[in-house]
Amino acid sequence: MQDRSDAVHPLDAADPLSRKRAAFELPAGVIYLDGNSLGPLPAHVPERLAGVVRAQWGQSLIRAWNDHDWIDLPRRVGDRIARLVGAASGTVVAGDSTSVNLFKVLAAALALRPGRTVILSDTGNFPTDLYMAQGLRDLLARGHELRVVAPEEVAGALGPDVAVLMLTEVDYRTGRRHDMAALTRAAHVAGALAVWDLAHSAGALPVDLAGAGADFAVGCGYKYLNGGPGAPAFLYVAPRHQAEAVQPLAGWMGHEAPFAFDLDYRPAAGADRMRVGTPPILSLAALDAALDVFDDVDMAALRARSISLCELFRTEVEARCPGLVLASPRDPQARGSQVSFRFADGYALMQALIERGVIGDFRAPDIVRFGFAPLYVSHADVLAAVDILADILDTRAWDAPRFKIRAKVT
Ligand SMILES: Cc1ncc(COP(=O)(O)O)c(C=O)c1O
Ligand SMILES: Nc1c(O)cccc1C(=O)C[C@H](N)C(=O)O
Repeated sequence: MQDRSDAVHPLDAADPLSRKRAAFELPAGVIYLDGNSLGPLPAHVPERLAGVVRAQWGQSLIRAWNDHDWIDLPRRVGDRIARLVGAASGTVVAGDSTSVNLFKVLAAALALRPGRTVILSDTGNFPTDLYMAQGLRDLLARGHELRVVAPEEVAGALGPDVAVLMLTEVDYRTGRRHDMAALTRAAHVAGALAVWDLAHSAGALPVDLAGAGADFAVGCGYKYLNGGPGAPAFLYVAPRHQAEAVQPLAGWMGHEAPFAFDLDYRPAAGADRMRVGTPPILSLAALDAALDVFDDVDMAALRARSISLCELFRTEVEARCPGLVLASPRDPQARGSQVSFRFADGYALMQALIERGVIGDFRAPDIVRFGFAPLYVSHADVLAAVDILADILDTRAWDAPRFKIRAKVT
C-alpha cells in the first residue's frame, strides 16, 4: 500500500499553519493523533530546559528565585495561557494538577454560594472531576449533593438548589462540545456559578472565558499545550471573585506574604491565592518554553484548520470504514478537535493502528479516539491514517491475539 503521509495535500500547501510542524520533534513514521493525551515535544524545549538546569539551578542556586524571578513563574506562565483562553492578565496561574486545581476552585465556588447544596455535572465529564467533587462533598459534610445528568439535560437541570455548574467543555470520549457562553448564562440566571474544565480546549480551539462570563476554570498543560508529561495545569479566577474567593489548601505560596512567615494564613491578592506550595520550576520552565509555539498563532485560524482536518477524517472514514460508527457530533461546531468512532473491538483496533504508526487512543468500552492538533497534524496525515485504518479493517488485521492484551495505561 502506498504511504500518503509524505505527499503534499493542497489544503496543507495553502495553509501558513502547516509550517508549525517543524517546531515539533515527531518520530519518523508516526502519525500522531493523541495530542489530547500527551502533546509532543517542541523541538526547542530540551535546550531551553538544559539552560534553566545548568545556568539557573546550577549557577544561581537559591538566588534564582529572585535573579530569575522563579517565584512569579506560575503567574507569568498563567498570563501566557490566559491569552489562549480569553482571560485577562493576572487571572490565570499555572501549577498543580488539573484535579487539584478543580478541588480548589470548586471549594471556592461552593463557599460563594452558601445555602445551595447541588454541584451539577454531566456523564460526559472526565472521571477525576467527578471524583474530586465527591471527595470535596464528603469532606465538607454539609449536605452537598453531586448531581450528574446526561450532557443534553444540563440546562434543564439547573434550579434554585444548584450552587455550581461544573462541566468539561469538550467531552474526552466523544469530543462533544458544550456551549460555554449559553450554559454559563443559564447558570447565572439560576443563581449558580460556572466552573469549566478546559483540558480538551486550551490550545485546541479558541476559548473566551471572560466573554462567556465563566466564574472559574481549570485546564491541562500536557495535552494541546505540549508542556510535557505531568506538566503543571492551570486555573482561572474571574476578576469579580478574586477578592472573596477562598480555597481550602491554604499553603504558604498562596499567602499574602510567604516570607513574613506569619503564623496565620492571609490569602494573597488575586489569583495568586490559589497557589499552594513551592512551584515545580523545571516543569514550569518546560511548559513556558512550549508555549512559545503559540506566540504567533491566531486561534481562529487554528480552529479553521482543526475543523478542516476533523471533517476530512470524518468524511473519509465514514465513506471507507463502514464498520465504524461515529461517536462524535457530526456538526463540527459542536465538537472539539477530535473525532471518535465506536467499534466493538476498539482496543484491538487501536493496538493494530499503533503498530502501523497511527497513534490515537482507546476509551472504554468501545471508543477509538483521534485527536487532531492543528499545529503538527496535516491533511496528508489524515489521508494516510485513513488508508491504514481502512486496510486494517478490510483485512481484519486487528483480530490477532497480540492486539488483545491490555496494557496498564490505555
Ligand atoms: C477533562 C479532564 N480533566 C482532568 C484530567 C486529569 O488531569 P490531571 O491528571 O492533571 O489531574 C483529564 C485527563 O487526564 C481530563 O481529560
Ligand atoms: N494523563 C494521562 C496519563 O498520565 C496517562 C494516559 C493518559 C492520560 C490522559 O491525560 C488521558 C486524558 N485525560 C483523556 O482524555 O483520556
